[in-house]
Amino acid sequence: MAQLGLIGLGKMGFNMRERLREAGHRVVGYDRNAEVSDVASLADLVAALEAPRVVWVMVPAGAATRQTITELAELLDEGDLVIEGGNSRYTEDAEHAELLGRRGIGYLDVGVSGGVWGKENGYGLMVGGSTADVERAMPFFDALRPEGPREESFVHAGGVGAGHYAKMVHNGIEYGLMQAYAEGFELLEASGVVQDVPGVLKAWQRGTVVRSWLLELLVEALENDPELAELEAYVEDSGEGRWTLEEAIDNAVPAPVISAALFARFASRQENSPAMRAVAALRKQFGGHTVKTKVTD
Ligand SMILES: O=C(O)[C@H](O)[C@@H](O)[C@H](O)[C@H](O)COP(=O)(O)O
Repeated sequence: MAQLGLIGLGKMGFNMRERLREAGHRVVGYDRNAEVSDVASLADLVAALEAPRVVWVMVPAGAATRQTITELAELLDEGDLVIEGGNSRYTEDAEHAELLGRRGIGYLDVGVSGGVWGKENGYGLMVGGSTADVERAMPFFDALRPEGPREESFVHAGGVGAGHYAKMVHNGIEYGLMQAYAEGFELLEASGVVQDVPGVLKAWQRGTVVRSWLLELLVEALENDPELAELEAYVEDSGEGRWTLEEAIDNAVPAPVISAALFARFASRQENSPAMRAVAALRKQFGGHTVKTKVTD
C-alpha cells in the first residue's frame, strides 16, 4: 500500500482521507484546524512521508491553493509529486506545474466530483498531466473512484490543465441540469394541476428519460421540506460556471442553457432588480401601464 500526504481536510479532504485509509493506504493529513490534522504544519507533513513523496492538495481554489503550492515548492524535493484536486481554474495549472517543475517536482491537476457523498459512493476523477505521473498516482485514484470499470469514473484527460478543464465543463453542465429541474419544479407547483409535486419528481426516478442523481437529491430535499419553504431563494456560485462561459465565448461555442442558469443565480441575489425597475419604468413611460411603487411611511 502507498503513502500520501493530504493537505486540506474540509468537506472534501476529510472524507477522502477516510476513503483512502479504508482502501489500506497510509495517509498523513494536514489542516489548519488542529482538531482534524494529523500533523502540526506543512513541514511536519513533508517530514512524515518517505521520499519520493506524493502530496494531494485539497484546499479552496485561488489564493489558498496558490499559497500551498508555493510553500510545497520550497519544502518538497526533486522526484516528489503534487496533485492539485481543488476546483481551480485550469489556467492556474500551467503556473503551478512550472513553479514545481523548476525544482524537479511533478504536477497533476485533478477535477474531483462527488461532493459530500464521495466517501460512500466514490469520486469521479478527471486528471491532467504526464502519463508517468498519472501511473504513479493510480493507486490513490483507484481508491477514491467508485468500484467498477475505471474508464467510467476516471479519465486521464490530457496534459496539465486538462483535468480542471474537464471539471469546469462538468460543473457548467451541472448548473444547466439543476436549473432545468428547478424550473420544472416551479411550474409543477405553480399550475395547481398536479396535486402531488414531490410525488411526480419521485416517480421520475426510475424508467424516465430525466432520471438522474441530481433528481434523486431533489427528491430527498423535498422529502424533508415538500415546498422548500425553509430555504431562501438565494444561490451562490464558486466560479466554474463563469469560467465555462468565458471559455464558450473564447471558442465561439453557443452555451445558452449554461448562461441562463448562471444568470438565474445572479438574479436570485437581487431583492429589487434595478433592471426590472427600469423595464417597469419604460412600460409606464410609453404605455401608461401600471407600476408598483414602494410603500414608504
Ligand atoms: O462535482 C461536484 O462535486 C460539485 O460540482 C462540486 O465541485 C461543488 O459542489 C461545486 O463546486 C459547486 O459549485 P458552485 O458553487 O459553483 O455551484
